[in-house]
Amino acid sequence: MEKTAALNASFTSYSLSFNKILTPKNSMAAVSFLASFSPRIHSLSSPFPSLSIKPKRPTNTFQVRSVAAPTEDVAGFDDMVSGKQRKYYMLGGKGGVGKTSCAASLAVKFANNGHHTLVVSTDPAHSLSDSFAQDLTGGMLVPVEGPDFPLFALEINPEKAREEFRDAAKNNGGTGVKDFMDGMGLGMLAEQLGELKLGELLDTPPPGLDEAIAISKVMQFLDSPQYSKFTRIVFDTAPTGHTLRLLSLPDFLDASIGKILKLREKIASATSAIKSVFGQEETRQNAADKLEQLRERMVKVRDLFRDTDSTEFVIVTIPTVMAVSESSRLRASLSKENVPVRRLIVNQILPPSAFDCKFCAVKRKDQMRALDMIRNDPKLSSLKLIQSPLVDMEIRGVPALKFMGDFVWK
Ligand SMILES: Nc1ncnc2c1ncn2[C@@H]1O[C@H](COP(=O)(O)OP(=O)(O)OP(=O)(O)O)[C@@H](O)[C@H]1O
Repeated sequence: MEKTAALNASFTSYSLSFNKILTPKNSMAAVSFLASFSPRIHSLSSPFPSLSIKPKRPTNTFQVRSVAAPTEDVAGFDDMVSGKQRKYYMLGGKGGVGKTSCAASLAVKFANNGHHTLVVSTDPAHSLSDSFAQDLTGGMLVPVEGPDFPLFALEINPEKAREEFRDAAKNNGGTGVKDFMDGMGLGMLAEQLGELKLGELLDTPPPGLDEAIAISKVMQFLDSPQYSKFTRIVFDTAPTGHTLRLLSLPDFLDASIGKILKLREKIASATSAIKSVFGQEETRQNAADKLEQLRERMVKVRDLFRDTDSTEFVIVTIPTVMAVSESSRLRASLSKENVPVRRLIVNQILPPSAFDCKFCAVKRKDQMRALDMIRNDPKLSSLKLIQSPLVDMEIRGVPALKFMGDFVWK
């Protein structure tokens, strides 16, 4: 606790303000920052001194083209925080770009602005615990220490959630029918019937199913009275590919269920011997019901992702050509699926520096190119651009997240 208080005190003594968006000569667009930090932050050690954030006095080699005033409400946080109705924010993007840090910092900021906030992760690697520097594991609500207002975290292990689901399906007739048919020498049909088993579907889940089951579990929780107090729910979602597959899952499950029902009809009319096997009708029906239930929950998750009144997907990226290209594809897919997207965070932008070393100069040029791409990409340029600098410390623990939240969520 003492350590947290000390960290809090030192972080609140920092001030950060962005200056203008800068443009190098002859470049279509470029973004840079002007950060004014107290000398205390400057003295934080960095393995790359030129990456350290310089104290006030801005110096840069770029021509200034004023795009954003320092006091501008860049992220539109006032809009995000207003209203007491429940809102969901899903943060997603390529692996390692800073999704968890951005999600956790948003959750801290919502909580400090008076919202009962829940931050959820469905990542088995437990990034939230690392980000908050607290043990938040266990699949239950855990209070986060530090913010002014109640902030809770929930880490769901998607594999474990699938296991639970699979066991339930098994108890409802998973392998029972197959064993029974094997015993009757109906191996061939047993194989076909194998396709009716939800348990087996879950043994080899399609990509995205784990994440979907985890999110649907969260949705179940959210319907319970214990969770009714939460007015802001922030999701730290899985990397891009999984998010996209998750959105197409209800269609996949529709197809699976269709296949199951068709097969059942086929077998039902096959032989009278099979009819006796259908003495197991009830258990098979339970397995199909379970699958149908799963499909319904997936549809609920899909609907939540599409609800423009309550939900927003925030894309997080970094200024590299690869990450921007992936973000553009993500934005296109989300649009196709009618998922509301309004904001794009470009994280880890090099802060301005009076003297760039060779490495930093090259890096900066690369970043400028990537930022140009964003401005020239019709899918991305229409989004609110939130610029977040690369800082010379690890964003870890509530004070650091508060610090990050104050410059990202303005
Ligand atoms: N602006 C920043 N400046 C400096 N370090 C940062 C910044 N943003 C994130 N980091 C650091 O980068 C690392 C990865 O961040 P984070 O875990 O938030 O990414 P992620 O996209 O959630 O990763 P994953 O996809 O693996 O879950 C962390 O060590 C974090 O502290």
